[in-house]
Amino acid sequence: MAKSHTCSGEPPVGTKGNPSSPVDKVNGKTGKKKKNKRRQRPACQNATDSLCSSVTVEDQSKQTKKRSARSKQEKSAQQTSDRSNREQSTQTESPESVQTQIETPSDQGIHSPATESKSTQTLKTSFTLHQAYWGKSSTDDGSVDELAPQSISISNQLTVISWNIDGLDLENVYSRSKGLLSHLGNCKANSQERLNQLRRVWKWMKEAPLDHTVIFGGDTNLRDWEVKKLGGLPNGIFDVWEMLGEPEESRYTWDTSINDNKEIPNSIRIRFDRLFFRPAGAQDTRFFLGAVCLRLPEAEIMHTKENSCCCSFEDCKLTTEWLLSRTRHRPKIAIVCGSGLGLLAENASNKQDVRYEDIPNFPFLVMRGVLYLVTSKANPVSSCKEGFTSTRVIQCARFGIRFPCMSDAYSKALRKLALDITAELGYSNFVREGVYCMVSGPNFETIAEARMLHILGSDSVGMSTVPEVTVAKHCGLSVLGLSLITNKVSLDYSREEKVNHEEVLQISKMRAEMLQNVLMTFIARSHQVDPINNNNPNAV
Ligand SMILES: O=P(O)(O)O[C@@H]1C[C@H](O)[C@@H](CO)O1
Ligand SMILES: Nc1nc2[nH]cnc2c(=O)[nH]1
Repeated sequence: MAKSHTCSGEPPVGTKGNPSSPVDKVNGKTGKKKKNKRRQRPACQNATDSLCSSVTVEDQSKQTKKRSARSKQEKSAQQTSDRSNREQSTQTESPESVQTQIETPSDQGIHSPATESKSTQTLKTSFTLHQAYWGKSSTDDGSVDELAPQSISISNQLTVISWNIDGLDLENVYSRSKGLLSHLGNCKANSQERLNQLRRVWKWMKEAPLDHTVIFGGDTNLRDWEVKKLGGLPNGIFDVWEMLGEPEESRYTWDTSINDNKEIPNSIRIRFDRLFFRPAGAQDTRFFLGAVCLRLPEAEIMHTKENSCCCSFEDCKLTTEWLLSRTRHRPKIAIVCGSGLGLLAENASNKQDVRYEDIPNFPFLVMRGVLYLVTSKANPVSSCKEGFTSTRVIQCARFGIRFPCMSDAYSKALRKLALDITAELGYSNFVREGVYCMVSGPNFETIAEARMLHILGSDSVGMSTVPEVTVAKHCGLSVLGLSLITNKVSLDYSREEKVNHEEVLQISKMRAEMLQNVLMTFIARSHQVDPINNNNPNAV
C-alpha cells in the first residue's frame, strides 16, 4: 500500500490512460490554507478520472437522447463528460441490475504458476455482476469492448476492476479468488455517495458464492467514522489492515506529513486505501462447523430445543452462514470430540468458541463432551419433527447425493495414515481396527443386546459417531473414525462388574493425551494422502 494517497500514485493495473500528476494540479492553484486543504481532493479526482471511473450517475433522459445520435467519437466524448458528473451521484438500484466495467485476465494462463502475475493479462470488457462472480466474459472472443451497450444504457455505474489473484487459492482455481478494485467517490462532501457505494460493494461481497474468496480494495476515500455510520463492517467481511493487527506504521495511506506532496500545509493523515476480505467457506465442512473448535459446556445437559429440530436445507444454510460470519477460520477438517475428549478443544490454539445455544436452528441435546446431532432418546425421529437425523438429512438431495454409498464411509487412505502414525508414535499395542456399532442409548446394553451385537459382528459399541459419519459422508467429506475403548461390554450374566459413565470418562481422560498426539500428527499430515474435502457437486 502506498504511503501517500493512491490518487496521486500509480494507476491500478490494466486501467487505461495515464494520470496527470495531481501534484502539478495542486501546484497550479494558490490560496488560503483552508482552501488548499479542500483543493487537494479535486486534484485527486482529476487523477482518478483518468484512471478509472468511480461511480457514474447519468441523467437517463440525457443519455437516451445522446445515445440515439452518437457516433463512435461522440461515445468517447460522452464517457469523458460522464466522468465529470460522477461525484454528484446517488443510487439505490439493486446490485443485480448494476453493470460493471471490469478488467479481467483472459482465460489463458489460468493454470500458470502462482509466481507469474496474471495482473498484466487484462482485458477490458463488461460484465454483469453475476458474470463477474462466475468469471465469464461477455466478450468471449477476447475482443476489447470499450463501451459495451449495457454499460451506457443504465443510469448508475460503479466501475470495478476484477482480477484473479494468483496463488491465493492453493488449488489455483480461477473462479475462487476474485479481486474487485474500485475507486469510491471522493471528497468530504461526497460522503453520502461514498456510503451508498460502499453499501453496494459490501452487498456484492456478501452475496458472492460461498466458495469464492472476494477481496475488494482500492482508494476508498473512507473515513473511519463513515464505516461506523454504516454500523461497522458487516459480519463475514474483514478489513485486511485490522486482520493484520492494525500495524501503526501502515495505518495511514494518505499522510501529508511524509508524502512528497509538499503543497499541503497541514498534516493530514487518513486511511483512504483499504482492502476488504470476504473469505470463502470450505464447502464440505459447512454442516460440521458447529462441531469445530467448540468449547464443551460445563453443564451436564446444556440445552434442549424442544420442537425446534427444524433442519430444512435453508435452515442449515442460515446456520452455516451465521457461523461463517463469526469466524475467519475456514476449516478443512472437522473433529467431533467424543466423551471426555474436550481436552482436545481446550488445547487448541487460535480458537474461537461458539456456544451451542447461540447457533440459530441448531437442534441438539448436549451432554458433557458430546455433540449429538441426533436428539435421540427412545424415539429419535418422532422427537425430532423434521429431524436432523442422518436419515432425514440424506433425504434432502441438496446436501449431497440422494442415496450415498456407505461402503467406503471410512476412508482407506486416512485409516492407513492413522495406523502409520500410531505405529510411529509407539502406540501400536493399543490400536485395533474393527467394526464399530452405534446404538442410540442413552443406556448401556443389556447382556442379551450385547450378545446380539457380538453375533452380528460388532467389535465395539458406542452411542455416537455413526450419525456424524453418515452426514459427513453425505456431504462429501473423507472420514476417519477413532474410538477409544473405555470399558468391557459384558456378554456374561454371571459377571458382577457393571459399566458406568464415570469409568468411561476416567479412561477417556487417561488416554486423552495419547489421542491428542495421534490427532495432531494426523492433521499435520492428512493432506498427503487424500483430499479431505471431496468437493460436493451439489453443495450450494
Ligand atoms: O459415543 P460414546 O460411546 O462416546 O458416548 C456415550 C455417551 C456417554 O458420553 C458415554 C457413556 O459413558 O458414552
Ligand atoms: N452403547 C455403549 N456406549 C458406550 N460408550 C462407552 N461405553 C459404552 C458401552 O459400553 N456401550
